[in-house]
Amino acid sequence: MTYYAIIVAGGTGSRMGAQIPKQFLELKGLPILMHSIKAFYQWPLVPKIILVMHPDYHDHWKKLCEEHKFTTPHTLVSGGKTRFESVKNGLTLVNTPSVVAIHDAVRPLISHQFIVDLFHYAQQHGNAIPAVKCRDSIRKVENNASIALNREYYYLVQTPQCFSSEILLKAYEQDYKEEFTDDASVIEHMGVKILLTDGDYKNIKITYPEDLLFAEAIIGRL
Ligand SMILES: Nc1ccn([C@@H]2O[C@H](COP(=O)(O)OP(=O)(O)OP(=O)(O)O)[C@@H](O)[C@H]2O)c(=O)n1
Ligand SMILES: C[C@](O)(CO)[C@H](O)COP(=O)(O)O
Repeated sequence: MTYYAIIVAGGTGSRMGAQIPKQFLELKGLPILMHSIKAFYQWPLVPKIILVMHPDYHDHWKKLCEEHKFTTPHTLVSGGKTRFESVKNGLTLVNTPSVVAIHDAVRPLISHQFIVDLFHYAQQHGNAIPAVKCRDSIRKVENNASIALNREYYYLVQTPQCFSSEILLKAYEQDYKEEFTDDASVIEHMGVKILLTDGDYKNIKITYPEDLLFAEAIIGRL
């Protein structure tokens, strides 16, 4: 079986508010993005890595690779205006049959074993979507009022999300919709049942400056 990892790094990091997109910020001496790629490119399951990035940053990335002697094999593809478009661009390099993981470049705190388990689950069942149970109380706010919801029903969804290539390639032929906030929502729109698997609370997405502080604390203990 062929395995692919599409690492999406085409965003601008507007909520982080840094000088450069957050995927290039350093975490424990390495750009965040390199941690994510390194977690994928390991034995026993070595996927082909497709890195999606805005063309304006390709030269910057190449320089960073030289600076950090980063030699992990990967193919660079241009990012799009939305995450959906970036994933779609990455999918142009995917041959079928295969199993494809799609991962946010800015979730660097994953282990290779976590990735392997997701690939194997998707290979057997068609998709594998990691999610963690909501730990806080949760309220819905509407018309200036809030009501308590039963948190037993709510999960927070992570990446990498893994799929058999046939389903994924077909799903990404659909027109973009705003509610496509992840890849699971894209295949679900086609009527495919989403299979949730165990996520990892440490697998945070670096979105705001404080997330970088949490990541530094966690990576120091991994
Ligand atoms: N056009 C886009 C937008 C997002 N992403 C990627 O999708 C992942 C999750 O997106 P998010 O955390 O929202 O990143 P940004 O879009 O960069 O952040 P912001 O919304 O704050 O601008 C990131 O790895 C980001 O680089 C992408 O590849 N192409
Ligand atoms: C794909 C994702 O990380 C799953 O939790 C998330 O939906 C990305 O969201 P964002 O709006 O791009 O921050």
